Amino acid sequence: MISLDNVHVVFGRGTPLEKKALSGVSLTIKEGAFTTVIGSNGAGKSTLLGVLAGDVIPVEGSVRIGDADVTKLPTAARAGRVARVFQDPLAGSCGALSIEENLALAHKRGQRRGLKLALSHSRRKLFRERIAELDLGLENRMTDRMAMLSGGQRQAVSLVMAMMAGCDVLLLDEHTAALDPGMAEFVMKLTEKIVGANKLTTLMVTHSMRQALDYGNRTIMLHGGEIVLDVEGNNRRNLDVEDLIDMFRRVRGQTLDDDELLIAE
Ligand SMILES: Nc1ncnc2c1ncn2[C@@H]1O[C@H](COP(=O)(O)OP(=O)(O)OP(=O)(O)O)[C@@H](O)[C@H]1O
Repeated sequence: MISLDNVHVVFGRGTPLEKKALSGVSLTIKEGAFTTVIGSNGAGKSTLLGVLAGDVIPVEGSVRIGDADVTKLPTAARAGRVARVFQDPLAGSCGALSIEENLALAHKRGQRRGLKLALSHSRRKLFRERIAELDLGLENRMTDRMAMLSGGQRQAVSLVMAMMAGCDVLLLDEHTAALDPGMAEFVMKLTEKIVGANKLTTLMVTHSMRQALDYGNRTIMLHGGEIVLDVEGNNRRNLDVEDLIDMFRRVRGQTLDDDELLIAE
């Protein structure tokens, strides 16, 4: 279970550029739930994921993952528990290292033993098997540098890497936004499979209203650093994209006409 209690995040505190990114967010997410997170530009979505990943520390409030209070725990101390995949396929892996070296690094994240040991024969075999499951033929390119892969291939490998460290919370920050529609769908299906098979508690930020409703079992909408909508179960199943946009208008009392970042499909 994840729980945030009255979380406030302020960037540039005490400076002329001070910005409140989260304003008293309280949220409880059941273990194994898949929550989609939507909201307009600057709403606080990435900040919310940052608070869970540990690279943003709240100025007030508490964050719990499972039994542990992780509010002030740095990112490295959450490795093995929390994994994150970013929008930029270049962000989550090292382009200069091979596929298997990236997997070895992910596998050893948060542990002390070196890369050499991680690339033993049995590890190589394990990595190859995991990559073969993607069905992209990458198991025959294990020594290719990550930089040689397409964006979609890198995101698929990033998901495998996220699992390598044995996480139970998966944070997806618009991880399909930079991909072509076909590859985005492939990565989403893969995401669903990995999340289901590993019973991961997942938060996925997306600008696609369609994706927000098609995947997962709960949707929250942020605006101005606050949760303005939280739907699940039948309430969510009965929604379509238009309802979601209408609901946003109603809750916030404003139009979305000029908000190009809220994409319907
Ligand atoms: N490191 C930072 N320093 C200063 N301000 C920041 C920082 N990170 C985020 N912000 C500000 O905090 C607010 C929330 O940002 P955040 O990135 O969480 O929004 P978002 O909902 O993910 O937006 P987008 O959809 O555009 O990615 C924004 O006003 C943003 O400019």
